[in-house]
Amino acid sequence: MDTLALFGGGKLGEALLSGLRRAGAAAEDIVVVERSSERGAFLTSRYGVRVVSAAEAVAHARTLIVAVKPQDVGTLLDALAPLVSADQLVVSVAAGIPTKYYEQRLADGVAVIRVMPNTPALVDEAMSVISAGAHAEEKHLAAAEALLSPVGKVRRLPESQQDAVTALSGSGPAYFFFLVEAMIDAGILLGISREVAADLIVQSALGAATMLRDTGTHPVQLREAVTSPGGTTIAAIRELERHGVRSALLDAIEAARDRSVELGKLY
Ligand SMILES: NC(=O)C1=CN([C@@H]2O[C@H](COP(=O)(O)OP(=O)(O)OC[C@H]3O[C@@H](n4cnc5c(N)ncnc54)[C@H](O)[C@@H]3O)[C@@H](O)[C@H]2O)C=CC1
Ligand SMILES: O=C(O)[C@@H]1CCC=N1
Repeated sequence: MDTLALFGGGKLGEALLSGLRRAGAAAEDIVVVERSSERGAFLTSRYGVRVVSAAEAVAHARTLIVAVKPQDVGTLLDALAPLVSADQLVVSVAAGIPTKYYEQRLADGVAVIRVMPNTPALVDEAMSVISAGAHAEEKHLAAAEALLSPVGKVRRLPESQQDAVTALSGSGPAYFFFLVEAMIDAGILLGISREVAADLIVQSALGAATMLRDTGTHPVQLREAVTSPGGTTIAAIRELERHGVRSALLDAIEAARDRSVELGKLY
């Protein structure tokens, strides 16, 4: 494997790094550039990877993964711009930042792929969507797919859809965690211990997700199969509708999309 450089070893960077190592990438083939020395030391101790300077990383790696916060991409690019050449591939996971932002700052012809992965990469169940920038060719998309497929599913979509993707699957795990957290609280309200409530809800979430994926059945049909006439589920569904949960989700995901657009314009 060609050497790969990871810029930013935070939550998402670590999720990708852990997946690459599980998939068999050698520690010597990955270098990490991390602003926090404490964080860098942790990544070295857990994954065996070397933490190096940006200059050393660019000198050795063919693929550069940018996993710093959108707010930090500009400063990082100031450092990288004089170092990166057109035979290198830049893979950005930064929410909202368009490929053209990179293209305008890097040497002419550098291929950039924008990716929106998610943290289930930690358990090889990520959803990653990749989009090609102006100079990215089929071989670059294939390289990004090879990089991401060991940690989950990968789809190609036009970059114009990446802000919506960010709101749906990039942030998506957080909505499910929020829902599970609230359902566990409901268990507490009903007098069930936190440990038992968590077990019941997490297994139900896993079962529901597996049914959605493996049966290919529409969620409405799956919900109807749980909803017995005059039974318990419809009593709950009435409350969810009364409290506007569906429309709250529409508003929430639209707000996330808008924030992704905004992040792309701020920096
Ligand atoms: N957390 C998530 O679920 C997802 C995050 N993303 C994107 O991934 C990126 C990282 O997000 P998180 O991991 O959540 O943030 P984070 O704050 O946990 O990690 C960012 C890391 O980058 C380091 N850093 C900052 N500037 C640096 C520089 N110039 N050189 C080297 N390291 C530097 C920080 O020390 C930190 O460890 C963001 O752009 C975010 O939009 C994308 C998909 C999902
Ligand atoms: O909250 C965020 O901005 C990042 C991008 C998608 C998920 N987490």
